Amino acid sequence: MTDAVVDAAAKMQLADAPVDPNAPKLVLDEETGEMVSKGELKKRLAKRAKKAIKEKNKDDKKNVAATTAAAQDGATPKKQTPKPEEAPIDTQAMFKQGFLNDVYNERPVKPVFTRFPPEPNGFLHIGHAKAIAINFGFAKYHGGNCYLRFDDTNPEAEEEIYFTAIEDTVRWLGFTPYKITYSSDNFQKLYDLAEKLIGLDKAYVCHCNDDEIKLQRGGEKGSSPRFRCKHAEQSVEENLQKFRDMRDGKYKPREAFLRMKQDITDGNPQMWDLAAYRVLDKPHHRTGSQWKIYPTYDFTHCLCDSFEGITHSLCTTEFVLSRVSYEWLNKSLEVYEPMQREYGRLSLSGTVLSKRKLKELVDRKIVRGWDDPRLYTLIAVRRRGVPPGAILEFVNELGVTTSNSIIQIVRFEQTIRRYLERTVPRLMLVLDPVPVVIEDADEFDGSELTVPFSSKNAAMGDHKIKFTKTVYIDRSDFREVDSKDYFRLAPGKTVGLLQAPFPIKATSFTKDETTGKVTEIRAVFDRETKKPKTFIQWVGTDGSRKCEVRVYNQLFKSENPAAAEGGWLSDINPESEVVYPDALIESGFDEVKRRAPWPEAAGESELGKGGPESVRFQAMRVAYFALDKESTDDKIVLNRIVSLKEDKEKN
Ligand SMILES: Nc1ncnc2c1ncn2[C@@H]1O[C@H](COP(=O)(O)OP(=O)(O)OP(=O)(O)O)[C@@H](O)[C@H]1O
Ligand SMILES: NC(=O)CC[C@H](N)C(=O)O
Repeated sequence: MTDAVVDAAAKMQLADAPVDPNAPKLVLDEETGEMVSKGELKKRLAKRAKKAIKEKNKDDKKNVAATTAAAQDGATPKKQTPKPEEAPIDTQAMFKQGFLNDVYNERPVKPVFTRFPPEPNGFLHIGHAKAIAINFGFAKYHGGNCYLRFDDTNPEAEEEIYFTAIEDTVRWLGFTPYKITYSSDNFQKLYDLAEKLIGLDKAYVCHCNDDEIKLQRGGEKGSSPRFRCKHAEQSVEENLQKFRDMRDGKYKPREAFLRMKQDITDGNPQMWDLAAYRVLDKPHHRTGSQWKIYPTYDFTHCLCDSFEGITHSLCTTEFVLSRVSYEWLNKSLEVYEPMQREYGRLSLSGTVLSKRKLKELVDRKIVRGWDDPRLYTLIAVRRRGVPPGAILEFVNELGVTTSNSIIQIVRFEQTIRRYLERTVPRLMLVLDPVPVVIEDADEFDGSELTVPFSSKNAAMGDHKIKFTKTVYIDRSDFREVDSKDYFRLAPGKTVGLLQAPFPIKATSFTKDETTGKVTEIRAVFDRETKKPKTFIQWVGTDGSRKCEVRVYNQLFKSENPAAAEGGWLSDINPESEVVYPDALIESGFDEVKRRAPWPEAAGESELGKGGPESVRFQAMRVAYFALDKESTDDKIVLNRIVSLKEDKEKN
């Protein structure tokens, strides 16, 4: 055979199948981040298991006393964290059993109507994802519908951008509002009902100030007897006149307000003659300067629920006491009565969610904006590349009860990781590239390799990449001085290159004497070693592209930034964003981008409709990544969604 024929044969073989049919099926050693054969991994795991048992026996002895004490205190033992390989959970489980099933059974009607009622005064955060999943999911599960209702009764805090962002987020999570409504659409109807309430002698216009009201409600510690002020004695006519005067701008803010005549003797403070209307001389973004009075949450919410025929009004447990006034008002006005029930809030530890704190981080430029991938607003979580389906799975996994839950970020990340593991393609990426010249690779230079996008899911298909005589590997995969317990590349040592024709053995390297950094490695194919202990990823010189990679770690050092010495701002992790400006991604990236969204599910299903963040992939041995919105045709910017494994940063 001539050289040219050898060449062609070699190339064909490469394009058609993995080069070495005997090549071991590779799996990730999560402990070291190395790709190794199944056999090698088995050996390693057995060794580690032995070690772990030894350690555990030691620990058990130490911990026995402590555990017994904790059990006596009623503490729940630490739950085992689910393994990434576990089967996906039933995404409707939370509606089939437990709290939400009970809620439905209390009022087993059809069709179900629910609502998600955010105040448009900020961006939604991860906690709201639970509210969205519950309200939209509950209606959907029972074949009903959910409204997106903007609870816009406070013109002081509301802004246009929030309306758009909130609606976008709901749709991104995969839900379609039955209708988009605004509490403010009902201002006239609400006003008329307020007059009706006055007519029923169940509301009065009060002129008391804050101190007087406090006293009426039992004083400083609630220890003095509660009583009603003299305004409660006014006649219906007088109240009606005064209320109309409020409406007509005859009172300044705080000079008068409408109070519901509930039950001041009741043990529940939500029955102590709550405010129904206040004077506020502020234009409203929808009703302009039409109104000088605005209804309160307590007056508005239950009535809007009633107008919309909400069957199950689901909210968080801080509204438990409000349920009584909610029911009282609808009953008093003899309107349709929805049923309010309350579930526990979801919070994340190790971060901040309050609008004030987020604003401070943005204003001080500690983060890149409200959607900085290190934050837990839903626009940030989205930009980071977390798929909507993973968020819904997370909410489902936690389940819904009446208890508030504070969840660690690592727990959220576990769900994301598991979700991505089964749904996104794999590519090779090198964060900090060093060239390796394979001296005897001329015959394979420029040859095509066919590489599957996933070793687990054949349906993802495959793509072609070019093998080249010079390849880039990660700086961390080479050591100048070899040692016995090191299994990657070093002078005289052999390592496998994922999908490549043969393993390579380093022969020499050069260094930049000023920086001390390795600038080039020379190597040769090791055609003898059929099964190298370890495989590493690489990127060829043909078709690969430079990219900026942003690796995100937790924004705060501690689990409770609020308690940090020196205040929450001194708890910022200086390593929360690590940028690799010269990373290289293999050519398969173009196809991954073209075929996005990955996965084709949950809100991003229409091809091409997902934003850049829907271009998701696993960079083998590195982490999961998504394309950042700052990417352009000329510059790829990638965000790390999550690491491949909890905690352990790759060396
Ligand atoms: N952390 C949370 N977990 C679950 N549901 C939440 C959470 N925060 C808000 N919700 C629910 O989302 C819906 C809309 O919330 P809205 O924006 O009006 O709430 P909020 O309590 O003002 O939120 P914030 O936490 O921004 O102050 C409400 O029904 C509310 O009960
Ligand atoms: N009942 C509810 O769900 C409360 C919604 C309301 N927008 C709030 O202040 O949180």
